[in-house]
Amino acid sequence: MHGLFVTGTDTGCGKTEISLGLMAALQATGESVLGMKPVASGCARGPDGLRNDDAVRLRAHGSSEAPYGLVNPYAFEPAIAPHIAAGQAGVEIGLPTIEQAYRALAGEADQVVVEGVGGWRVPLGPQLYLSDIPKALGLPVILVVGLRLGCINHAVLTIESIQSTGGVLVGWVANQVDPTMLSRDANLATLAALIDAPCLGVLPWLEEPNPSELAEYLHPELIDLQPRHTAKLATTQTRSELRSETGARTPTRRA
Ligand SMILES: Nc1ncnc2c1ncn2[C@@H]1O[C@H](COP(=O)(O)OP(=O)(O)OP(=O)(O)O)[C@@H](O)[C@H]1O
Ligand SMILES: C[C@H](N)[C@H](N)CCCCCC(=O)O
Ligand SMILES: [Mg+2]
Repeated sequence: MHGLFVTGTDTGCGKTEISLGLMAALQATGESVLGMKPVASGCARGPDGLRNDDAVRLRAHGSSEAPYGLVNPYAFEPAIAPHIAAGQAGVEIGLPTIEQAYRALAGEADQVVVEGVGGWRVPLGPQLYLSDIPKALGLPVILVVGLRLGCINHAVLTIESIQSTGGVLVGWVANQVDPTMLSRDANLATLAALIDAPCLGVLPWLEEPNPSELAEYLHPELIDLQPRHTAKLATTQTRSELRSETGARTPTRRA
């Protein structure tokens, strides 16, 4: 395994925090790790050009200092959907540039943790989606589920889309972005029953999340790259286990 692609159920679900946590967890095993944010919207203009907070943090926590332009080859100022920001800037986002930057980073570290932008099917241009990046880079996918009301639907839709677009889901992380979420454990049980990939960690709401604390909750060693974990949603059998665990009822099929 030379890298991971971190996607999420939505923007703001915790992809950056979990990416930083995974980087720290991998570094703790002795591996050298670099972070990457291929496309970022929401950047500040400084003396060296546009800088995105996620990319700056991923770069700062890398095992060595990578050039900013490799960590974040596409940076756009407004915090809006990236294909709109690219259109406004007159830029066409292209996979070759991203692949070149990724290969350069991969040559400098054992692992590259690549954070997406928004969710799995964010458009990047007229013919390009975020979901094309992990495929082009040959990277397995980690799904961050931002624990809040509505996340079950978002997780199932995202996994169905990962499957149908040829992505390889090798693990998921539950991240409590809503500290007041009710029935958190029942939600977790539902997610665990529906997602046929290992849960790499359950992150509580943390007052001030930092990479080394996040790493304590994460278990990248559970990632299973065997083909049997290919982002399948739960089978009928696991769905019935789910019903018995949570008391949930599924609608009876009408003839
Ligand atoms: N477990 C947590 N405990 C407390 N705060 C969290 C936790 N996870 C994420 N946050 C906070 O929630 C906000 C969104 O998280 P984050 O920036 O990682 O999301 P994201 O998915 O990377 O968003 P984007 O789509 O903008 O890249 C941040 O302020 C972050 O610090
Ligand atoms: C600016 C924000 N923090 C993200 N970087 C961009 C999220 C794009 C979401 C696009 C969409 O799905 O509508
Ligand atoms: Mg982020």
